[in-house]
Amino acid sequence: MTAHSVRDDVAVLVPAAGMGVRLGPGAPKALRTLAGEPLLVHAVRRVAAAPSVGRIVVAAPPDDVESVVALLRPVAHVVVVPGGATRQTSVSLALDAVGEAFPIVLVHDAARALAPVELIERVAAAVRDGHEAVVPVLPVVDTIKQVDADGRVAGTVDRSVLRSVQTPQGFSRETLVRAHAAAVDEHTDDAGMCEKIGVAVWTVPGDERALKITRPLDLEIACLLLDLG
Ligand SMILES: Nc1ccn([C@@H]2O[C@H](COP(=O)(O)OP(=O)(O)OP(=O)(O)O)[C@@H](O)[C@H]2O)c(=O)n1
Ligand SMILES: C[C@](O)(CO)[C@H](O)COP(=O)(O)O
Repeated sequence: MTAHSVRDDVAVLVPAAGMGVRLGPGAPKALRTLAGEPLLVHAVRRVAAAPSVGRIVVAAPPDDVESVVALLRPVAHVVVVPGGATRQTSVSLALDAVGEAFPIVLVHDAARALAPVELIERVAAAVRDGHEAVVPVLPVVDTIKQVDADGRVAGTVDRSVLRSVQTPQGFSRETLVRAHAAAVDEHTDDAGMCEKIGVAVWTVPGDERALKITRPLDLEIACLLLDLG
């Protein structure tokens, strides 16, 4: 068994192979720029600055592996693998490249390019404390309605029990490997795959800066957040 200090017991997987359809036409989303730098560079720079992180694996758009390697060379030491057709496949392919040396694995969207170091460390610490699966969450601020197929409101959901879930999500490596091996359906996040195999998922406070850049307005908001420092 390998001994780890708190500085290097965490591997972070960064799925970055999505096309960014909701952002509109252009390059794959992780390669689109925010304040002159690709989203992926912003994301990896922050991950690499987290003291716990000893390995980073990026799942790149398959046609862009070489350019992603070149792009990230000055940013951090990173392993780059070709991603897959879905986020779940991209995460699985990145997970295959981690090996057994890291007991904690975080999965972090390139699209959450401004997730701060404190958030990465908070999630890692909760896994280190013994939680097998950890998600950062924020309260839901809007009233949520259930709506039927013809647009009629069917009810109002009790939002006090709801949370928005962010990344990075953290796992014991063994749990994440088991969840991916067992998956038969597509899941929108890795914690969902853990829930499916009966693993308890713990929550920690999320961070507004970890917003997922999904639609054009999100890029504008991210730009303002960068300006605020
Ligand atoms: N086949 C895929 C699809 C998504 N992702 C990654 O998963 C993260 C979260 O996905 P999302 O924000 O939904 O990105 P896209 O799939 O690119 O967005 P869209 O659905 O608008 O195309 C992103 O960092 C994205 O690059 C991935 O690695 N491989
Ligand atoms: C993993 C995730 O970021 C958690 O909020 C999210 O589910 C990914 O979203 P997608 O649009 O389904 O890829």
